[in-house]
Amino acid sequence: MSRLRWLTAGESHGPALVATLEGLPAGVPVTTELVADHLARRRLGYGRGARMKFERDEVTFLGGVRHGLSLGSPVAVMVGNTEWPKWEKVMSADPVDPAELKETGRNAPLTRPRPGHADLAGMQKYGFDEARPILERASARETAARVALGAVARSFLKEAAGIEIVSHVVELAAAKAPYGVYPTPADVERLDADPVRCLDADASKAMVAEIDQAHKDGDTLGGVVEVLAYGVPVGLGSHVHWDRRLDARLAAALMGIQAIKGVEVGDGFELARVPGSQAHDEIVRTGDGIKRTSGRSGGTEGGLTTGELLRVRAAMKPIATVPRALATIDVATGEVAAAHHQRSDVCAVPAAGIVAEAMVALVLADAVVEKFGGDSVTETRRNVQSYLDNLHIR
Ligand SMILES: Cc1cc2nc3c(=O)[nH]c(=O)nc-3n(C[C@H](O)[C@H](O)[C@H](O)COP(=O)(O)O)c2cc1C
Ligand SMILES: C=C(O[C@@H]1CC(C(=O)O)=C[C@@H](OP(=O)(O)O)[C@H]1O)C(=O)O
Repeated sequence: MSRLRWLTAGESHGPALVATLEGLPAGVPVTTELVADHLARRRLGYGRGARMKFERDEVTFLGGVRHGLSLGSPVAVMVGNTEWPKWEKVMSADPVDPAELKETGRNAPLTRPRPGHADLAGMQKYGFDEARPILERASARETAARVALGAVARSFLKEAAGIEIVSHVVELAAAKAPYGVYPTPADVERLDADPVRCLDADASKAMVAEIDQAHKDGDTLGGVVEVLAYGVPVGLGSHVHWDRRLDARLAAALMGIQAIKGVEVGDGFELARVPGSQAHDEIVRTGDGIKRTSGRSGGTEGGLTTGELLRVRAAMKPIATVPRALATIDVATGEVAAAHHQRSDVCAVPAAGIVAEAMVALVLADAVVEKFGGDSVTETRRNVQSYLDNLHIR
């Protein structure tokens, strides 16, 4: 059972993030530009903070790719933090003279842990007296590394199986997009051009208004993103064991994104509120073969993909660094205090959608490699085609 493995490393204000992807077949089209384009999509979205404007993501492949194609060897990609020169001393791997550190003006100990972040529990668990060593890695800056790998994974999916992934924002605080409107790959340009990555013009306006109001109030917002995968073949994942279920793997991957607090597959929680006669997707025969009359299951049954549209949702909590700072204690003095706040996003839901696309791409790429194998993407494609051509029930 061949599987993809991936890892990221790097701190928010370190020199760079790095990511590796092992198990990718050879011959997948991959370029620096492809990755940079997806990283640029992650920086979009109304409500993001100052850092998104002045920092650039610098992409360098360190291994696994030659002349625009994957080699079958581990892919290693680096995303440089252009903020690094300002943090070189504060985040230096080697010891730094305390006087030099003081000169940076950036090294005051962060002793007022921010509620909603890993700060306090991380300090307690890892034995630090201040939050910097925790928040640097807990920061969602790390999602840039995942999006870089996601760009590679989605190129593999398209080439091997014709799978394409789209996401959109369906809820932002109280503003909601109409239910049941699913953007297709043809809508991606329009989505990326919308300030909140929502197709419905009225809902988009309402979402922008929510962010403007939160900004005025010194507050922050969350929301819900939906990821759709088109062209997923029947039979990825399996019913035979809990950790092989594709729905479980998708849920874990989405839950692993910073600030995601809930995941739904298909209609998810809504299914618990309706009778069985209105909860499932009936099977019919059409001119094109076997189809479903609805898409409530989100394209998985029993942990297996059904061959229908794959649809998952992720709920993001509001940004935890609230400008009107939340109450905390100063761990140095034990006194009541206001949590640290320098700058922050008001809302990062549109960006979370791009990260969710990357996680879905990695999970699906893993499942495709697992089921179809192949040392080259041509071999994987042949295996996918042969499987589909030979399905005994069609
Ligand atoms: C794309 C993205 C951007 C984020 N930007 C911020 C931010 O600017 N400020 C902040 O406090 N939290 C931000 N977060 C969320 C924090 O990283 C998150 O609240 C923190 O990791 C704790 O959440 P958890 O308990 O779910 O891990 C962002 C999350 C994502 C996915
Ligand atoms: C840098 C990114 O997001 C950051 C995620 C983040 C957090 O606490 O998660 C806090 C902010 O960083 P800083 O504290 O340096 O202003 C965001 O800008 C990024 O997405 O590239």
